[in-house]
Amino acid sequence: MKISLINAGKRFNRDWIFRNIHQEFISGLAYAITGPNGSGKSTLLQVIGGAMMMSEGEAKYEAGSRKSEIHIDQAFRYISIAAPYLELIEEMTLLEFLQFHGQFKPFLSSLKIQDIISAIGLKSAANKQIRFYSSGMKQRVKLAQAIFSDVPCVLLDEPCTNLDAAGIELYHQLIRDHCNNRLVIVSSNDEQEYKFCTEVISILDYKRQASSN
Ligand SMILES: Nc1ncnc2c1ncn2[C@@H]1O[C@H](COP(=O)(O)OP(=O)(O)OP(=O)(O)O)[C@@H](O)[C@H]1O
Repeated sequence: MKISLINAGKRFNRDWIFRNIHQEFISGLAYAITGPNGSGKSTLLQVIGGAMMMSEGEAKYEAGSRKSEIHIDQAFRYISIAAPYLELIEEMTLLEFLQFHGQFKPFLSSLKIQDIISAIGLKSAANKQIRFYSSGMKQRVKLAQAIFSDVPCVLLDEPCTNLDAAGIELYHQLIRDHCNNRLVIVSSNDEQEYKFCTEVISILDYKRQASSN
C-alpha cells in the first residue's frame, strides 16, 4: 500500500494546523508523527486515514500488487485505526464485539477470534461486557481491533494510552509479530510508542509554514 500526501493542509476556522505536507507512506515501513500536545498529530492521522477532509491538497491511495489507485471513499477498507477518541461498543462482551467487528472488517485469515483474545491476554474476560473493563483492558481491545484487521495499513494514535508495562510490552510484541510487511503510522509524543519507527515526521516542521503563510 502507498499513501501519498500532496501539498496537504488542514485548518480549523482561520487556524492552519499544518500546511504544505508532501509525504509518501509506503508498506513495509513504520512512520511516527510527533509533536507536542495540540500540535495536530491526531488531525494529520485522520486526514491520512481519509476520515477527515483536508482543507487544501490531496491524498492518493494505491494498493495491491498492481498498486491500483483507490478512491478516497473506499480507503477505509484498506486502513484500520486505533485512537483514544474512537469508542468501543461497550454493551457487548469482547467475544461479541470481535465477532461483530469481523463481519465488517475481517481479521487476519490465520487467526480465529479466540486466538486474538488469547493474544491480548483477555481470555478470562472474554464474556464480560466491555463497559466493565479497565481502561488498560479497553486499550488492548482497541489495539487488537486495529492490528488484527486484515488491512495493509494500520494507524495508531497514542497506542500505549492507559497501558501498564506488560501492556506496552504486548503492544511491541503485536507490532513485531503482525506489522512487518504493512504500512504502520503512529501518532505520538512518547518515544516508547514509536521507537520501532524508522521514519519520523515532526508536525512542527509543517506548522512553521502554516503560520508564515
Ligand atoms: N474539530 C475541531 N474543530 C476545531 N479545532 C480542532 C478540531 N479538532 C482539533 N482541533 C484543534 O486542532 C489542534 C490540533 O489538535 P490535535 O488533536 O490534532 O492535536 P494532537 O497533536 O493530536 O494533540 P495531543 O498530543 O494533545 O493528542 C488543536 O488546537 C485542537 O484544538
